[in-house]
Amino acid sequence: MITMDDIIREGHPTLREVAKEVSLPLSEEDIVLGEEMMTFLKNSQDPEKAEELALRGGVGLAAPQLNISKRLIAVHVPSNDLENPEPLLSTVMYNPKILSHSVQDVCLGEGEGCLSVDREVPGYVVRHSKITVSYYDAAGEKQKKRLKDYESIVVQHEIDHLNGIMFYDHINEQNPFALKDGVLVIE
Ligand SMILES: OCN(O)CCCc1ccccc1
Ligand code: NI
Repeated sequence: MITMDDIIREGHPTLREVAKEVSLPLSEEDIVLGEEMMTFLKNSQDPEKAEELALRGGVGLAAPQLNISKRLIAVHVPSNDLENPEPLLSTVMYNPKILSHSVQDVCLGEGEGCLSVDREVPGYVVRHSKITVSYYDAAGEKQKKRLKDYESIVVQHEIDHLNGIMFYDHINEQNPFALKDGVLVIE
């Protein structure tokens, strides 16, 4: 079972590598890895489990964060509506690829964090508002999803990890809260 001890932290060279594509058909090893990454996310969002296992809450995880330089990510974005507890997005993505994106950019008003970064790094992380992403699912089926806002931000954060990019690489060093015209701030 994955715990925080398995997550490498900034400074580890693997976080700056470009990860390798996963070979298809998916190996049992890669399928199990995806399942374990999803279980970690669900545990990290469960108050009891998170406390018991000392997990930081996470909505996404990329294999390089486990020192596994492969192009696979897991995302589990919980619902923000008590009426409808279905998660907004919950999937493992193998070889995800952003096919297209909006001209419109967004950022989270509260900035971003990362399970591989044990410090606050304030500032706006400007990303595409909408993306169309293709990927292979755990059944080896090719999928295509159009994502917007928070889900889009999370998937972009994870795909960045596959390319050796950390969220703070996007923050304006001179003025971390500088915003170009038209960038939407999501609170
Ligand atoms: O790479 C996963 N991760 O470090 C956990 C946090 C993910 C995340 C946090 C804020 C905005 C988008 C994504
Ligand atoms: Ni991260």
